[in-house]
Amino acid sequence: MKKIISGEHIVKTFGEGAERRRVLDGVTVDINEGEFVAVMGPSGSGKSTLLFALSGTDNVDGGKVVFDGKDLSELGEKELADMRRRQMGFVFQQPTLLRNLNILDNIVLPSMRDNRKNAAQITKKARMLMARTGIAELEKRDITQVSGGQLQRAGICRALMNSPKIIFGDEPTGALNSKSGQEIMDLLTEINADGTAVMLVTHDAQVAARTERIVFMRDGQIVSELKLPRLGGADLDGRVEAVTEKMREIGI
Ligand SMILES: Nc1ncnc2c1ncn2[C@@H]1O[C@H](COP(=O)(O)OP(=O)(O)OP(=O)(O)O)[C@@H](O)[C@H]1O
Repeated sequence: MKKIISGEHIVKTFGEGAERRRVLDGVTVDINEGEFVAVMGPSGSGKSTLLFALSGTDNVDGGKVVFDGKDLSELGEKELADMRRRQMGFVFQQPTLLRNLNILDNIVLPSMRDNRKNAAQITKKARMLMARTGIAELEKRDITQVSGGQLQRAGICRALMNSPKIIFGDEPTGALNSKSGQEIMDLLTEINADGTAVMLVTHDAQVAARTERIVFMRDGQIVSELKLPRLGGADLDGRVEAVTEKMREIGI
């Protein structure tokens, strides 16, 4: 299996003087191409910080992150920004879409900024993704005129515009009701089945149970891992049970 990300002994500190804290305390973790990984752990254990470190959103204070063979600390600001834009997609709890643009314009905006000449192709791709994610009829709607689940689908379309190698999701279902949350997970599972790696931070055992590897954090360190077979449709309940059992075991 080829690694897409390799994090080696990552250290991240916040604060100064007596307040200084190691939020990531020597984390070593790899993500393979096409893998589906969840990160779980108590609040404040460093899950989001790890996601930001692995995606080059934040720099690290020790150790290194290698993405697609490149040490992120050796890239210039522009190179890093290009790599993030071209190869990574981001889905957050609340998609950061602009209020004065409709759904379609929000989805195409980052790609248009990148490459205005291909406007027709970009719009075609956005429409294809919107059809695939079930929001084709909403393209002219303002972002205040759609549901939370539909908004998250739009966020996923935007994240997929550049056909990234990996989608990073920080609690992508956290703001949704359980039905919409499940639909979003169905979508991410499909995207992963097509070969895109997915790394999710989640508190939800139902979400984590759909992935194939769960990394458990505590106090800035990885304390355990759970591997599951790739989800083949059946026995989600058994998987959720395995995740909750593990959470109990390590006291989350
Ligand atoms: N920019 C920052 N400045 C100072 N402290 C920070 C910063 N970002 C995160 N922290 C601190 O680092 C610790 C880990 O934060 P992080 O958001 O990674 O935790 P988490 O496991 O994702 O938590 P949650 O599940 O609550 O989202 C927390 O104590 C947090 O307050």
